[in-house]
Amino acid sequence: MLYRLVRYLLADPMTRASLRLRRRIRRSWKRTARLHHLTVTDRTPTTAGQLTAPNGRPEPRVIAPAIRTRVDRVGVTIRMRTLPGIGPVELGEAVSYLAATWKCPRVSVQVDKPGWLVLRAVHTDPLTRPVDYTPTGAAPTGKDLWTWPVGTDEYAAPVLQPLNEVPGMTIGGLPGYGKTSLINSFIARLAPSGAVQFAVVDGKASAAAQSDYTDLADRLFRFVGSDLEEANRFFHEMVDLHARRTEHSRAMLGTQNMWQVGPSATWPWLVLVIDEAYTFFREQKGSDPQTKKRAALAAENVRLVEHLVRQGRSAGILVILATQKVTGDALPTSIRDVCSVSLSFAQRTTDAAVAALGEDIRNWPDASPLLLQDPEYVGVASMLTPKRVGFLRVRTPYLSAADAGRIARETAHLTRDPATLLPPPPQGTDFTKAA
Ligand SMILES: Nc1ncnc2c1ncn2[C@@H]1O[C@H](COP(=O)(O)OP(=O)(O)OP(=O)(O)O)[C@@H](O)[C@H]1O
Repeated sequence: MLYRLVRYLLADPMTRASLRLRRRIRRSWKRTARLHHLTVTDRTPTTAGQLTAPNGRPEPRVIAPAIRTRVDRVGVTIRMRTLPGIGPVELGEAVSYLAATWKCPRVSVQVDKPGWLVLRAVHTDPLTRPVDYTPTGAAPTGKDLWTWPVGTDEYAAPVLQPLNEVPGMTIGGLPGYGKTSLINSFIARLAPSGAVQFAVVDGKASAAAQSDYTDLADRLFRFVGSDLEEANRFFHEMVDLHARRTEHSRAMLGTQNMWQVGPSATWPWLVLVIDEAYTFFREQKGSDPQTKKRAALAAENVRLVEHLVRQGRSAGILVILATQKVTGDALPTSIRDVCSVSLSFAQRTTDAAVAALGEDIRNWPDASPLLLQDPEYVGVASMLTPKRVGFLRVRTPYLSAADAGRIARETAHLTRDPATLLPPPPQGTDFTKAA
């Protein structure tokens, strides 16, 4: 008792709230479990029961799952033994009632090792609390380089997304909900590593100075604005670069797949960001020569970018496509469907949510981006993660323009055009015809 009292008095207000929540959970667990049908009835009499029962027939025993609890600043983690007929499905159905009983905004359930489940009860909603990101300027190395800390989930646990072997990623969401900020912080985290080079094609701005990426401009080996022809030339260059990398990879890396050896300063991971992607792919309607020319460029852009997403992974190319709507009219499905990581900030319609995250989002209404249409959820995205069943919502950290600028200035000397790191091509070669 004394230990608990001292611990409570020494704790900060957040941890105290967690300690109170734990007390509520533990004190009422047996009753709560019974009320929510999380108990089993054992009718087999024990020897002791037979000896002590007045007529030798003891009452059936009602058993609640054994629990162990651990407290942190945001809530309580409960490890629970499964019982016959009481597993993740039964707990999943009960979580909203448990949250109401324990008076906390959210309770989740996950499968731990066989025979154990983990419940997480939080007393504050971590999604509604903005988180700032201050890059340290230290270069991530090894696995850290390609393991992206996207943010924290609805239970304040870190969300890590491995990006090695990922060819493409889509980021959708209504304007002003955080797509560009997320990409900026993604670049700022990796910028101190010479093993990554970045290019941005921004459909919203005609020049870097007017773009949302202006603070990071010094760390981009190329910035291309909204001009369709200029973007088309750049996509040609990237397809050409991909072909040259494929040609030289065995000689330079000893393998056809860069991810077997990892990126390096001489063979950097190429991150190609295409923001407001629909600008470059949109179908153009009209029969005048100017429109026809634009239509041909847009169709070719689709073909070139699709080639990069389909084939660029082993050469070390990641394409990030950001657009407000990820529906087929804005982002061709031939490109969208080969992107293996998808995030969506707020969306206004179910069709847009399904286009951004796939049909399965209909089965997870709690995680739907439709529910993120609230200023409190600026910077919160829904995503599918490899380690969890279903979708989760992630609070992404916010990077200030000043920090982005500082990192870009400090790391500008690492910027290299990746084409210059390969042996020069023979005169007159045009690889893009093959694409
Ligand atoms: N993670 C975040 N946490 C808190 N606030 C954020 C976050 N991300 C963005 N914001 C706020 O939202 C504003 C708009 O963000 P951002 O420009 O990234 O949106 P967007 O989705 O790219 O919009 P658009 O489609 O118009 O480019 C930012 O200026 C910032 O004030």
